[in-house]
Amino acid sequence: MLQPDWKTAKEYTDITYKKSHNVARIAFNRPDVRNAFRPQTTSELLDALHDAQEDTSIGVVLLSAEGPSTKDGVWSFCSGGDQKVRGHQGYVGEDGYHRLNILDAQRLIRFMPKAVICVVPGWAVGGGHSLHVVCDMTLASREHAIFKQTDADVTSFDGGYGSAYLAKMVGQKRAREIFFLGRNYNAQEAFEMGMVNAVVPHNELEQTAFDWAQEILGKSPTSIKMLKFAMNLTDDGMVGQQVFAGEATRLAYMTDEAKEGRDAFLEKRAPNFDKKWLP
Ligand SMILES: CC(C)(COP(=O)(O)OP(=O)(O)OC[C@H]1O[C@@H](n2cnc3c(N)ncnc32)[C@H](O)[C@@H]1OP(=O)(O)O)[C@@H](O)C(=O)NCCC(=O)NCCSC(=O)c1cc(O)c2ccccc2c1O
Repeated sequence: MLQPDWKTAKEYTDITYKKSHNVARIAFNRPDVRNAFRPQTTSELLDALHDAQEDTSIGVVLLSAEGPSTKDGVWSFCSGGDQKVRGHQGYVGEDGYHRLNILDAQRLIRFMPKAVICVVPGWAVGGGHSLHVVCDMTLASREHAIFKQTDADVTSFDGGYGSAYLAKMVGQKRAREIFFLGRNYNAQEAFEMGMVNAVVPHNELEQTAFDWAQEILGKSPTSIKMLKFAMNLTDDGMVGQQVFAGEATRLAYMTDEAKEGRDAFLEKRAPNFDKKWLP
């Protein structure tokens, strides 16, 4: 079994960001507040996600969390927006602006041409729950993972992937129960509902995520990307079509036909397309 040899890719305050063997690991690092995100956290998360997307050596991203809490030993993935910095229009950072830009992070995860695996070592709550929903796959700690939606307790509502996409995953009745009742679900219950891929012993969670990443890395990068975008397409409307079609355009650019079209323009002549109209 290949062991990760994590090397810090960039130093941050609210997250850790490491790479090993073509895998990027981004982890929330505020375990004493159940890894709640404040604008600083979200800004760092966006920066790391951008880097992972741009780095052509990276094929899989693990979204995980450090822990446990130094105060009480409790494990968390993420407890959503930091309520202590919530202003009247959003979460307030040091620049004084009110932001809801965790939604930007959701979109980066969703549209990234690489697999993103959510690694849930403990609480996944509110906006943290929504993050796990939008990831391509979720692995959960058998002993410590707890899934919970508190949006309706704090007058918040993730009206996109966190709820509507969740309903596609677990069914309408279950999704409404998750949001309307805000109960706790353990890893096994979440697995049975269809929102978790595997329930893993806590001390094997990170290695399992790394193993799954290595398995994915053995596959065709083009296939993984096109499959992800194909599965997104029907739920993402015109943007889904745009993302999928963008990659189809890239494949078309790689043909001799496309090179002839470009060259003919640059050489100011009519293109001489090889007229192969495939059946
Ligand atoms: C997560 C919990 C269920 C854990 O309960 P537990 O009893 O184990 O722990 P404590 O409650 O004692 O917490 C320990 C410690 O952490 C602090 N803390 C925990 N969560 C947060 C938080 N979200 N913000 C700030 N601080 C938090 C807590 O205060 C304690 O600190 P001490 O100093 O007292 O030791 C439970 O903690 C819990 O229910 N947490 C709140 C969960 C929540 O409501 N999250 C916000 C949901 S809304 C959201 O996340 C959200 C954000 C967005 O940006 C959106 C944008 C656009 C659309 C929707 C969005 C959205 O829904």
